[in-house]
Amino acid sequence: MFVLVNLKTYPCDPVAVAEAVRDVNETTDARLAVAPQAAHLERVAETGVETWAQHVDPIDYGSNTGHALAESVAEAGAVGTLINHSEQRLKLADIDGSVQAAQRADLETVVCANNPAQIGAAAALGSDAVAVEPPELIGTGTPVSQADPDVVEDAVDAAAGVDSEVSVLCGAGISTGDDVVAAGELGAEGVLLASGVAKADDPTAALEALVDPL
Ligand SMILES: O=C[C@H](O)COP(=O)(O)O
Repeated sequence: MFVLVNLKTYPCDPVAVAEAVRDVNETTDARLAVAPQAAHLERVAETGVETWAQHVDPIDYGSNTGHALAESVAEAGAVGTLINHSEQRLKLADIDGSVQAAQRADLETVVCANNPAQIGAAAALGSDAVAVEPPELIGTGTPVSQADPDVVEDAVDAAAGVDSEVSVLCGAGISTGDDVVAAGELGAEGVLLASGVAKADDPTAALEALVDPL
């Protein structure tokens, strides 16, 4: 299972969480990575943890003030990027452009989507993976695998119907090892989570509990 920890803009210590992710990654067969804010990418990557960006824009070098250039994200140490997170939504054409920008910079891609219908569209854009996240469950602590398991199974079917090479992650409310196991049983190859680790008093303990049953 791929466990991608998104730090969003939570007021956690990104380096401390990155070190926790790095260390717990050494103890498990699961693949763990962390997605800090853009301003923290370099410091996080220096810990040796697998580092992802939270977003890249559909742009190339040039006149693009305030945008996230895929090449700069990669130079800062990111090896992958989220695209179209529910909190950073893009138009379809811009999702496509961001996927192409990420691929130009050799970044792995996870395109997020709200529901299985959008997952089908996202899977058609050539990303490495897609992540289904019902927005209403984000940050609730109620896992999508429990509250709406059909969403995960339907997303897996939708992605497979378009491109069997695209793996499917699920996210929203995932905070325990049981949640990760349930996601896997529904066909997801990974989970995207945030508050369960970024807001935990002890991120290492939270991560250990997440991967313990895997
Ligand atoms: O990127 C992560 C997702 O939005 C899930 O967030 P959450 O784990 O706080 O529900």
